[in-house]
Amino acid sequence: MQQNELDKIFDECCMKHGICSHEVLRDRGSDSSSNVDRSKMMRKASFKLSWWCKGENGDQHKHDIVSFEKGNITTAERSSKQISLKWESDPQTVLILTKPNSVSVRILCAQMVRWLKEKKKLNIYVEPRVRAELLTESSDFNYVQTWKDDQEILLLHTKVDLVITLGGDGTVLWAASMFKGPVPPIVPFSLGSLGFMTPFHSEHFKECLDSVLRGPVSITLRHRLLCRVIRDAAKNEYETEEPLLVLNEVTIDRGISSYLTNLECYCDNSFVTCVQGDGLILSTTSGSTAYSLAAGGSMVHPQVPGILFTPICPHSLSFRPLILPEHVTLRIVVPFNSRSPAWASFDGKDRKQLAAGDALLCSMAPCPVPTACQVDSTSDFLSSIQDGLHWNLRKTQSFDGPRELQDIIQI
Ligand SMILES: NC(=O)c1ccc[n+]([C@@H]2O[C@H](COP(=O)([O-])OP(=O)(O)OC[C@H]3O[C@@H](n4cnc5c(N)ncnc54)[C@H](O)[C@@H]3O)[C@@H](O)[C@H]2O)c1
Ligand SMILES: Nc1ncnc2c1ncn2[C@@H]1O[C@H](COP(=O)(O)OP(=O)(O)OP(=O)(O)O)[C@@H](O)[C@H]1O
Repeated sequence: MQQNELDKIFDECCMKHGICSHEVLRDRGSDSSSNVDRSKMMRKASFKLSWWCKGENGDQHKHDIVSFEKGNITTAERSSKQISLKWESDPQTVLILTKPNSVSVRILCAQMVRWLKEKKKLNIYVEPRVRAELLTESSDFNYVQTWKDDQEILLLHTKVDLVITLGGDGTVLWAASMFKGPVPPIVPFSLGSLGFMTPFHSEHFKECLDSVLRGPVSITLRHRLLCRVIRDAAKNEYETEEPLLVLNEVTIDRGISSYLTNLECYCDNSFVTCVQGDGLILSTTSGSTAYSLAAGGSMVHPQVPGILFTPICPHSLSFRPLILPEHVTLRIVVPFNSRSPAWASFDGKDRKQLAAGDALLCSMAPCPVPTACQVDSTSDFLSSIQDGLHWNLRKTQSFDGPRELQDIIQI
């Protein structure tokens, strides 16, 4: 396709309704690990996201704005709507990410790769470890592509139309962490013990993938938090380390110290509180069913845009968890008079020490993680808390006593 044709598609589509993805790249790089003809143009599939709700024309994207027309304040109806992804061109390239050290995942991965290549004619990327495992099984897997270094990982989002995860929630977190910017749609298959973010069953992978590749598919847009550590915050506000993105939460805790944490918390420029206890969890709504839940935070539908502020074992009787709006920036400071440093960890990994004077800034990240739904965002969320946590499971009360006279007359 010529560049001017592509520009035309972009102008006609992307600038109008919905959120579109149109990207084309010419990749002439030589890759010794693949026998695919790399001189041919690799074209990223385009898709369109729109809001829909039952009984409505789903093609229209309604902007999430508050209207102040003629002195009346109204809000666009958006909370009842589900996001739907429609492919505008066929997906061509999938990335399969797998939990390590699992025989069942390894077997399933080989079956899936074969099926996607032979029946769906797709280009397939896997991690270098997985490619090596597949080649040990059979040299037929030579067509499977991979990358050599971190620089190539940074470009994956320009090549991959769809990411498939085989594992538990940890594998979805792993997949999200590979994309520092835009994230392709993720289809998470459940091969773990809990699986809050993994609604697809691996036994039916062919039917599931058939349906996702055909589209339309319901999507949960999972918000992420952007976290920046500022060293010696009072001295140099702008000298920050590489920012980190989290899909579940950032935790600031006392680490191995036996002292209480002493964390000064600010929301934009307002002082919130001082956390004296084991620590603090700043969680996304997707993470609300993970560590934050264990620390007494509320469970929140993943599509609700907000930041959960959940203390861990606060040494106070009145410290209840909060949920703050999406637009705020939180600033957690270890004061100079703190008895010990604090430790920040990001989705349970990448532990960093925060010395007295250091701060952590946290705000909503611009690029969410789109995960495909089995049914829709709400049904999947409710199924996960019911099946995963047995939420509010209780034997139903029975009644076998004498009825009131009125009930008997009505019958
Ligand atoms: N006390 C706790 O509950 C506790 C303590 C530490 C870490 N964690 C959680 O573990 C996460 C890291 O997960 P991992 O798989 O890499 O480590 P892991 O292998 O230690 O598993 C942690 C457990 O948390 C579950 N989990 C992860 N994300 C979830 C989510 N969004 N909703 C519901 N459950 C979820 C996983 O299914 C798994 O059962 C952290 O982000 C943190 O939320 C929880
Ligand atoms: N592709 C990967 N490469 C390296 N580590 C990974 C990868 N995928 C997952 N992990 C790590 O492996 C661990 C286990 O993964 P995961 O949570 O998906 O499986 P699980 O523990 O069996 O599931 P569950 O937690 O639901 O029982 C996690 O700590 C995760 O970060």
